[in-house]
Formats: sequence, structure tokens, C-alpha cells
Amino acid sequence: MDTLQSKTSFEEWTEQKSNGRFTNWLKAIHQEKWESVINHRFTNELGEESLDKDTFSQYLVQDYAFVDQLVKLIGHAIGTAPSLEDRIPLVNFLGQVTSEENTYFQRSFEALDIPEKDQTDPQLLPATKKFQQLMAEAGRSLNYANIITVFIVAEWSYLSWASRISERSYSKFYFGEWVSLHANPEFRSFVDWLRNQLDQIGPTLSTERQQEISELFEQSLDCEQAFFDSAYL
Ligand SMILES: Cc1ncc(CO)c(N)n1
Repeated sequence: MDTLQSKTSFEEWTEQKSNGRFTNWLKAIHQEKWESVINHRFTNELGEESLDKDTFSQYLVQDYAFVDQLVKLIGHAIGTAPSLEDRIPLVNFLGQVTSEENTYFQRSFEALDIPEKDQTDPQLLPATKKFQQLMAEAGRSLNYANIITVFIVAEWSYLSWASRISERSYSKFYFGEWVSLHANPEFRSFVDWLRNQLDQIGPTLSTERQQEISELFEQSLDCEQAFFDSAYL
């Protein structure tokens, strides 16, 4: 396990690295939490298709509410991105979430017999509310770096665990497609592009602001962890 302290500044860290990406610094200083999220029991059971159907159903219901807030966050990212060139990949990704991913949820809800009320107005778990609040707050900051930091944790962590379990074939489409939605070449290149956005901004920020971004990255990881944990409550 990495022995880096969360206090290691980006400046200190890059001195020992040639071409160290800002987002790799963020991951390195929160390595333990990162590993815990991407190797969560939920992802392991999903990868073995041994995940309990009710556990997955509850997770999907909560996640659809997460996705609604994520769509709003992407809207804020689009509005605060520095140029049209930067807005376009965000717009395309937003299009995917609201088409392919949205219909994945619709088809899964039907296959899993999820009541209408749970699809449109579910009882939110505390972890879902907390994550929504973090995204809403980042959106309200109207600060592109803050906004994409939360966004990066969400997409990069999903890419990481999904890639680990994407080799096998799945008998249930709602398991298999949930993995392939987060482990395909287009998604991979979007996540890399998104990280690059922050890799470019990060090094230009003051040490204090870099520390704030690091804290936001950590809070986002905490939200991911709690979100998976609450599938088992
Ligand atoms: C909780 C959570 N984090 C990240 C993603 C990826 O968008 C998701 N669907 N749900």
C-alpha cells in the first residue's frame, strides 16, 4: 500500500515524478479510500453474479436518483467549462447518460419489477441524500475545477471497478450491461479526457486550492463508499 500522506502536496509529489498527472496525485494521496471503493464487496458480488436481486434493485433505485443529480452536475460542468471545445465532450456524455443509460434503467426496472413510485419518487437513503448534496454544492460553486472533481471520482472509480469485472459474460442483462456501460472504449476515453481537464487546471492552482480539491476528492470517495455500503443495510 502506498505510504503517501494526504498532506503530501502536489509540488512535493511531482518533484519525484516526471510528468505526474494532477489526478494521479489525488488518487495517490487517497489510495486507501480509492482501493476500498473500487474493490467493494458490491463490485465483487456483481462480478460473480452472486449479488442478491433485492440488493441490486435497491441500489438501482437509489442510483437513478443519483443519476438525476449527476445530470444537473454535468449541466453545471457544461455551463462553466472554459470553451466550446471543452463543452462538446460533456454534452455528448450527457446525451449518453440521458439516452442509453436512461433506457438501461427503464428496462432493468421492468425486468426487476420495480414499482413506479420507486422509479420516480423513491425513499432516499441517507447516503444518497449526502451524495446529492455534495453534487448540488459543487454545482452551486460554479467552479469548474470543483465540479469536475466530484464528477471525476464518480466516473473514474466506476471505470476502474467495471474494467476489472468486464471480461466475463453475464447471464442477466441488468448485471452485464451495468458493467459494460462503465467499461467500454468510449467511456474510457471520456474519463481520460475528463481527468485531463483537471490535470491541466490543477497545477495552476495555489497550494491552498489544491488542498481544497484534494478534500473534495476525498469527500466524493467517502460518498461512493457509503453509497455501496448502504446497499447492504
Ligand atoms: C453512486 C454512483 N457513482 C458513480 C456512478 C457513475 O456514473 C453511478 N452511476 N453511481
